[in-house]
Amino acid sequence: MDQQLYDFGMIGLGVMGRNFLLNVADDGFGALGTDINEESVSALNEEGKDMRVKGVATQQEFVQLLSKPRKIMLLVPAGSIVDKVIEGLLPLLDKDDIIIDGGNSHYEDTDRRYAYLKTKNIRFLGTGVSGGAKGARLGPSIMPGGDRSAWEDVKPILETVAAKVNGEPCVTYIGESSSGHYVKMVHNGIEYGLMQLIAEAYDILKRVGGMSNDDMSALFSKWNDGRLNSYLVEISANILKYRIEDTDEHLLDLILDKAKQKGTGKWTSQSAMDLGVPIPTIDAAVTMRAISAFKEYRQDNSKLYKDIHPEMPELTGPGFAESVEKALYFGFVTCYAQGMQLLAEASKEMKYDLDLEGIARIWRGGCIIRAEMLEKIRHAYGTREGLFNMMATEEFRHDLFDCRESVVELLHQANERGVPAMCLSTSLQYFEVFRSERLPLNMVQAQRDYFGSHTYERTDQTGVFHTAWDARSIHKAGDETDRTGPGEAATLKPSGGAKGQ
Ligand SMILES: NC(=O)C1=CN([C@@H]2O[C@H](COP(=O)(O)OP(=O)(O)OC[C@H]3O[C@@H](n4cnc5c(N)ncnc54)[C@H](OP(=O)(O)O)[C@@H]3O)[C@@H](O)[C@H]2O)C=CC1
Ligand SMILES: O=C(CO)[C@H](O)[C@H](O)COP(=O)(O)O
Repeated sequence: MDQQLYDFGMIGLGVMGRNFLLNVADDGFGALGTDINEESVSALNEEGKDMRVKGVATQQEFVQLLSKPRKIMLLVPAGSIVDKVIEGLLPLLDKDDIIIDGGNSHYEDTDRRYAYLKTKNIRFLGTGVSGGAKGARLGPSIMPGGDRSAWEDVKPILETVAAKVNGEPCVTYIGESSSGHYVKMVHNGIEYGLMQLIAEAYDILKRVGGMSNDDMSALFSKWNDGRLNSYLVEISANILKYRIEDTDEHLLDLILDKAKQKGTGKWTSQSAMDLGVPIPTIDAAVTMRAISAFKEYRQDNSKLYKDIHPEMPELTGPGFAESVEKALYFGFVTCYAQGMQLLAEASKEMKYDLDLEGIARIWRGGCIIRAEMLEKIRHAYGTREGLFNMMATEEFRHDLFDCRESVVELLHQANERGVPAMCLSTSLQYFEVFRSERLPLNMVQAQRDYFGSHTYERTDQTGVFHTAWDARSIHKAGDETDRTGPGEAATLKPSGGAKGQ
């Protein structure tokens, strides 16, 4: 093999890169890797000694050993390292070679790199890869965006290595420029939401229901056989029953409750805010990671307020567990609904022209948010052009209706006992506000007009209005006269002085 050229190259042989490359080699492609870390190169050579895989120490050797057009994936830490690796490669590459950034790069960086590499005649694919170490090794979900001709060239390899669901590969061309990384970012935003919802279900089962880890594990496994079937529920069942070797102690109980984050969830919230798309369950999950960091403050406050809640009986029995299942399902649906709506809006704003049905399809396998309900999501988007939000579709309407009562009751019980459930509460509120014909935002509009002449619209008349709200209360000392007169006299079509809404 050393005399032959290799089909696919990987820079970055850490958790993801090494496993992805071994996966490529498993499928019979010649796979070549390099890394700044010599140990990672040696580890690849050791692990892949019986396969068509090789690790080399320098980028020069790496580039020389790849067949043209070269197909080079980067799985290095996101940020400036990606730029550094690209700059190092550029003098060694030929026209039309392909760079695939498979890391969690920010989509704006990807836009910049895509445009820059075009000027260098290098084809670029900003590509989301999901599935963790195991997914990378056995079949991830892959979200490539950018140069379409590059996609056509790498398609045979990516389709082969990707996860399969009913024979369909979990990879598709996502669209132009940064679309692949945008979709991966939203995938991770949904991931944050689902993880936090599961964490809250666990906390409710434990602290409201008094359940043991082993019983919860069995319950999660049971749920995983039903409509909650998903990778995250499955691994949570395994986590709950995991014991420290040679002891009866659950590792989970010893893990510090401060969650770290690398940024993709926060970026999802930031982008959603910019686009004006509400994704409060995802926002709440990001917020919960931030709150979790304030451990000492939480500890102090827990002592200060320890007497707020009276001792309450534990809730037990099949009805309780069933309620938690319903609540979790409700939360999952609202979380996916938010992510999908964000993608729909981003598709219009950023001109990505996303195929939402296709995205739901490639998320059904390989990735961290894979779940049975993605089949229904796929159907919802596949059968309705321009779907605004999937919550009102036949696929989900009856389930949400059926689960809502359980969420309300469960949150009531959790609140009574001081067990916080930020994401679940937010999911309920998201559902409630979107089924409210009337919201109290008339008051907000009135306040804005009151203090800033921002104007408002009315339900009984067309046009834009401004009112001199407090003109009647402007009195000189001793003067009791109402200065603007009654009623309509105070309401005016805005003139030049009123600001836009
Ligand atoms: N881990 C996961 O579950 C997932 C990660 N991702 C994303 O994939 C990317 C890689 O993640 P992951 O594999 O976990 O990270 P790791 O840190 O495990 O691996 C990155 C590798 O790149 C090497 N590296 C760093 N700088 C260079 C360089 N200049 N040239 C060559 N190699 C370099 C690192 O070496 P050294 O160790 O010496 O620094 C390391 O071996 C990230 O963007 C991450 O966000 C995406 C999906 C899932
Ligand atoms: O992309 C991933 C999974 O899809 C990575 O595991 C990512 O690191 C998860 O994000 P965070 O570290 O912020 O929890």
